[in-house]
Amino acid sequence: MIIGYVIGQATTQEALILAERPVRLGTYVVLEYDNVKALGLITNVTRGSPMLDDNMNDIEIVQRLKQFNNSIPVYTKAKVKMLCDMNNHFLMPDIPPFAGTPAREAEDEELKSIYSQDGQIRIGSLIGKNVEVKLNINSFARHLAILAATGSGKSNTVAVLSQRISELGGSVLIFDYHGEYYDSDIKNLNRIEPKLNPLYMTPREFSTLLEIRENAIIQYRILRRAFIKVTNEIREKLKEGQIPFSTLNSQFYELMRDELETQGNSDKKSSAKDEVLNKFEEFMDRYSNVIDLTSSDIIEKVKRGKVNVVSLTQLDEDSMDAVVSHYLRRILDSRKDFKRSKNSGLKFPIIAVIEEAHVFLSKNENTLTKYWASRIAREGRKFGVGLTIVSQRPKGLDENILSQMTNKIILKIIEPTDKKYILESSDNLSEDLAEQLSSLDVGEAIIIGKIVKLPAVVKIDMFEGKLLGSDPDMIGEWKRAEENERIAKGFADFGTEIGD
Ligand SMILES: Nc1ncnc2c1ncn2[C@@H]1O[C@H](COP(=O)(O)OP(=O)(O)OP(=O)(O)O)[C@@H](O)[C@H]1O
Repeated sequence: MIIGYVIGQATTQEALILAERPVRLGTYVVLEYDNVKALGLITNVTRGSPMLDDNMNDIEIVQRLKQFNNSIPVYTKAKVKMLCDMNNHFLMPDIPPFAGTPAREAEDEELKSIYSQDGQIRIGSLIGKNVEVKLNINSFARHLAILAATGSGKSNTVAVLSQRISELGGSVLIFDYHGEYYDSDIKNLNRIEPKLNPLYMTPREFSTLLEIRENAIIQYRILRRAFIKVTNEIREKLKEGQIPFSTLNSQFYELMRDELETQGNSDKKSSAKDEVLNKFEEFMDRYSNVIDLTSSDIIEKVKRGKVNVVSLTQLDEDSMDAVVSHYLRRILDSRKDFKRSKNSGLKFPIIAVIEEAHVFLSKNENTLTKYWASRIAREGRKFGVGLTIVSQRPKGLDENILSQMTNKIILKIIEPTDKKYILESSDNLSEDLAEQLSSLDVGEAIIIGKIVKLPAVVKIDMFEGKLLGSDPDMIGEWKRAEENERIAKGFADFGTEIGD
C-alpha cells in the first residue's frame, strides 16, 4: 500500500517522502525505481501545515480556521534511511530514488527474507510487524554491547538470549553483579560459587584481591615473592601427598602469613610489610569463603549447553574484579590450549557476559578485568570466546573496548551524552538511528552489527521466567504483608483468650 512519494533531493543514503497519511517512526518502506528495490526505514517524521507555518502568530486566525472544521491543509514528511537494494544482494543502492518515486510499506514476506531466515536465535519481532527477528549466533564471537537506561530491559534481554543460546547447546557465562540471574528460573542454569583457588591464580590476581594496587611496588614485590613461594611449596607437598585436603586452606593461610613476615623483613621498609600483612589478614577475615584450595579449576565448573552464572553479590568491587578477571584469563588461556592441543582446555566456545560493565571496564580505571576483557575483545574471536558487555552508563565505558563491540543491542537511551558516546564508538550506527533511541519503549531496541543482516528496530520477547531484577509487585507484597499481620494478630488474640 503506497504511503507517500519521494520529494526533493535524495541520496543513496536517505530520502524524504511526503506521506498521504500519518506514518510511524520505525516503519519499513520499499522504494522501487530503475531496477532498484530499496528497503528503507523511517527514522524521522514531521507534520505541519503551509497555512499555519512557524511564522503564524495570530491565534484568532487559527481559531477562525478551526471553526471551518479541518479546512486547514496539513502534511506529513518522513525521512527514510536507505538500508539495502533487495535486488542486489542486500547491498546499498548505488543510485538514489528520484522525486515522485512511490513509497509503500514493506510486506511481511519481504522483511522475513531479511530478518527471519538466516539467524538461529529468535530475539523478538520487528516493532509493529509480525516479523520475527533471528540473530546470527556465530557473530556473537565479534562481541556484543547491550546498552540501555535503567529499567529499559537489559536483564530481560540477557535472560532471553542466554536461555535460547543454551537451548541450542551453546554456553554462556554470566558474571552476575546483582544476583538476578543466579536466583532466577532460567532454564539450563548452572550456578557457580565465586570460589578462587590460589593454585590457579597469578600473583597479580591475588594482589588485586588484597587491594594492592599496581603502583604499590614494594608491597606487590613482598606479596608476589611470598605467594609464588607458598603456592609452589603447597604444590610440591600435594604431589607427595604430605598435605591432607582438609588442612589445605589453613596451611595456605599460615604459610602465607609466615612468608610475608619473612619477605617483609628482608625489605628496608618494614611499613610495607605491615601494610601487606594487614591487607592479607583483613581479606582472609572477610573473604575466607572465596579462597578455597580444594576448589577445582573454574574451567571444570563451566558447562556446555548451560547458562553458567557466577554470583558476585557477596563480594566488594575489588574482589569482584579479581574473580571476573581470573575467569576471563582462564577461559582465554584454556581456549588457546584447546586450539593448540585438542585434548586439553575448554572444549567448547563460550560467551562471557559482564553485567554493570561500566564498573569493571571503566574508562577512568585500569582494572584487571579491563585488561583481560580487552585481550578477549582483540583475540577472543579466533578462539571462540565472545564478550558481551551490559551497561546503563555507556559513557562510563572504556571507549576502546566499546568500539570493539561489533554488535550492539541498544534499548532506550535518554542521556544525550550517552547517545553521543555510543555514536562515536560505533561505525555502524547512524545519527538518524541514534535519534530514535530516546523514543523507544521498555523492551524495544535498535540492533546493529553482524548479528543481523540489516539494522533492526525490535520489540524484544519478554523472558517468560522470573528475574530478580524485574520490577517488584509492590501492591501484591503490601497485600501479603497486610494478610500476614492480620493472621499474626489473630493468633495473638487467640492466645490471649486461652490465657484468660
Ligand atoms: N522485552 C520486554 N517486554 C516487556 N517488558 C519488559 C521487557 N524487558 C523488560 N521489561 C520489563 O521492564 C522492567 C525492567 O526490566 P529489566 O530489569 O530487564 O531492565 P534493566 O534495564 O535490566 O533494569 P536495571 O538497569 O534496573 O537492571 C521489568 O519489569 C521487565 O518486566
